[in-house]
Amino acid sequence: MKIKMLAGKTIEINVDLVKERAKCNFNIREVTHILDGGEKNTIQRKKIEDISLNDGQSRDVIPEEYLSPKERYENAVKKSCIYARIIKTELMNMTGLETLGFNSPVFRRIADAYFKEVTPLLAHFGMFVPTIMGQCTPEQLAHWLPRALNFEIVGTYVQTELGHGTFIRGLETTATYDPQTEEFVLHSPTLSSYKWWAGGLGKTVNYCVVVAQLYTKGVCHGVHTFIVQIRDEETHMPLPGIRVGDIGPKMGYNTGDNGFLVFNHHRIPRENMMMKNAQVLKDGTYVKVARHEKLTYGTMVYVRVMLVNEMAFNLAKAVTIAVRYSAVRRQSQPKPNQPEPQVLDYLTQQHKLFICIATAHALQFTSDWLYKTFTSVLADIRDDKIDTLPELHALSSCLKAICTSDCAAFIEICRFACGGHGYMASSNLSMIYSYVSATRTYEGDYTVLLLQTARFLVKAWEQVEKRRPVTSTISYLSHAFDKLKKPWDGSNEGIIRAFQRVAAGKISACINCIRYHQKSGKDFEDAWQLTTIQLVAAAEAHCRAVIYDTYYNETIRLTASSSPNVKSVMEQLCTLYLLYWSLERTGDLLRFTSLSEKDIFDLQQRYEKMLAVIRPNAVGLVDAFDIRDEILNSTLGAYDGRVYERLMEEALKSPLNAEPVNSSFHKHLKPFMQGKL
Ligand SMILES: CCCCC/C=C\C/C=C\C/C=C\C/C=C\C/C=C\CCCCC(=O)SCCNC(=O)CCNC(=O)[C@H](O)C(C)(C)COP(=O)(O)OP(=O)(O)OC[C@H]1O[C@@H](n2cnc3c(N)ncnc32)[C@H](O)[C@@H]1OP(=O)(O)O
Ligand SMILES: Cc1cc2nc3c(=O)[nH]c(=O)nc-3n(C[C@H](O)[C@H](O)[C@H](O)COP(=O)(O)OP(=O)(O)OC[C@H]3O[C@@H](n4cnc5c(N)ncnc54)[C@H](O)[C@@H]3O)c2cc1C
Repeated sequence: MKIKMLAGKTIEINVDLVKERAKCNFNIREVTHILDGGEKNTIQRKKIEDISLNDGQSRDVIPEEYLSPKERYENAVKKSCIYARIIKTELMNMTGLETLGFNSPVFRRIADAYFKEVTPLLAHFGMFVPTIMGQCTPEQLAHWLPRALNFEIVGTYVQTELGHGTFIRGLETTATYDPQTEEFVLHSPTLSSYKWWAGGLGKTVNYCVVVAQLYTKGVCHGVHTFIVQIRDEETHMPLPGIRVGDIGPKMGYNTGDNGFLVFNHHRIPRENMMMKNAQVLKDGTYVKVARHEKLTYGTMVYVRVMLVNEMAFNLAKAVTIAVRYSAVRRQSQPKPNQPEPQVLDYLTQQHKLFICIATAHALQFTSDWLYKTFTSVLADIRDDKIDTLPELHALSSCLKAICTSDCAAFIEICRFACGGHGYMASSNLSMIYSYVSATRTYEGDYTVLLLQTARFLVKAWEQVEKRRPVTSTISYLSHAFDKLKKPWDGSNEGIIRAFQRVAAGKISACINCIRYHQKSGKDFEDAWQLTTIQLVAAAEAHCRAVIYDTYYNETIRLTASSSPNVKSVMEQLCTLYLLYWSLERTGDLLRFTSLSEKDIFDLQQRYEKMLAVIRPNAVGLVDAFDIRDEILNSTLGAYDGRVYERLMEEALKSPLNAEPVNSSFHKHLKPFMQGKL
């Protein structure tokens, strides 16, 4: 152990980690600034982290694993109020800082110091407020937004029902306009129409955005959004006509009180229909305002965009834990009479972990780029231009699907990399995994969203066939008709072009398949269904090509004025990422490009050399994510590397250790062992 001063405190640091940090050849702070989107953001983030975490209010006295479900929820509500107060106060102090807002990555990060699972207010922050911002008229906004931002009301987003989640048009809850009273009557006509899943609905919120089928003058106009009060603002009792409760234990999100909601002819004022995109006049006349009917789905697009950033952060946490632990952990004896090596020195361990670091960078840069695209499309929509929306929908759908799926898979690999101790709850890897694993399903299931992107790609292909211009992310399709396979080029640019050919080749194969089925007499819908396995694969290939291109270009752009070693290490990670996926997808490359067996051999050699090049900087790279111990919440991943001490300290907190003999011994085990039971 070595003693080191950190933030004014003297701490003991594991000697292997001290050596690792001494080996690091680049400026860690510089990389942190790049990942944060600039030094100004890092300074601001650290300031808010200090304010919100230094007083220890985020800490639990008893680890929440030992609390009952009810106590865990109550503890989460208590901490949510402290957390929300910090956001309110800091937001007021932050005017002018355009990069930080209500849903800023900074507030997101500190939330993890407060909640091992989630805050019951997650959907208030992530969905209720964004829906108010996106779906209200200016008058409605003036009424609802200040109340929601001040937490005078707390809300959630209630869309999914027992019977339907994916197929929104199939939702059954009705909102029928009554012109006599100028009210909407909300009703749940069947068991399958019961609302199910909304976060915070079970016990926490008093308002919600409800998605329901709008009926007026006897005509159904499809799903619309309504602001519905469900609990009394004083007593918190459910209002008449409302049945509401918690849906019970889940694989994760257990402090999130996901709920059910049943309406029995519950009335709300006409003004509570969110009327930015469509209106119902007092006499019941339906007026469509928006030019694109899917603008009602705006909150989902927003959350899908945010989830990409969410994935980058969660993977950064998991790999920080796994790399630090792998530097501390020593195991086996590959050579006789030699000391046991750090497990990080095993090539296979590097193969598990360095791709996770690279992926966290790839997702961070892709997420920043996607967010910019999102804000630019929002600006277009404000100017009544809706032609950029389909591309944003296609991009956010496939990126949400692939990033959540990759991130869950890589977090599980981080757990594998930590052996048995990775399975301890105190490693925090199981909590991170159960949180991330749900993201592949919610906000649009993986397969469903990739099929949305595939629809866009098939249409784009038809445009390209007609030699019509297409948007930037699919401009590579224009080269799909070049007949000759170009010689394999293993440079970064060459690999990206090769994967664009893979995507184009897969889309082309889908088109051929759909047309083949149509020629055999199938209608388009059936031909589409028969092609869906290939369509999902084509959308995945397109998405990966977008990520490769974005990661590569953003790395060059963001390191243009960096110090040489920072530039090198960031480029090495990007190259590693491209080599890793080339080797993972050799089948695709053999099918659609001129890659040969010899090229695969070369790729493998280059990949393994790159692992060795990155090895000395591994701990520095995860330190550069700059995730405080309070946020990591891990016995294995803390900055000081006191892994075994922390494991033991945490074990001693088990209530089972409070007494030398548990009463069940005398009550059950002893009589059983003595044959008396
Ligand atoms: C942990 C502490 C946090 C602390 C908080 C601090 C800060 C917060 C920070 C960040 C928060 C933000 C996010 C991060 C995390 C969490 C968020 C919070 C909670 C999330 C919990 C989960 C919530 C939910 O799950 S809500 C429910 C979501 N449900 C879905 O997503 C349903 C999926 N289904 C669909 O989207 C659609 O039904 C569909 C499958 C796309 C099909 O729709 P349909 O109407 O049938 O359309 P059709 O197929 O006919 O297509 C017609 C046409 O429309 C196009 N289309 C479809 N959708 C869209 C769209 N959204 N936009 C534009 N266009 C769209 C479609 O492509 C077709 O086009 P075309 O005809 O082919 O041209
Ligand atoms: C932790 C968590 C939190 C949630 N929070 C909220 C919330 O706050 N508010 C809210 O409204 N909802 C919420 N949800 C619900 C969530 O949005 C839905 O569960 C999700 O959209 C998936 O829909 P589903 O459950 O209907 O799945 P289904 O659509 O029933 O999916 C089942 C299977 O069928 C497949 N499938 C479905 N349709 C097709 C198709 N057209 N083609 C091919 N395959 C298909 C899917 O790929 C999947 O494998 C939450 C869910 C979870 C798990």
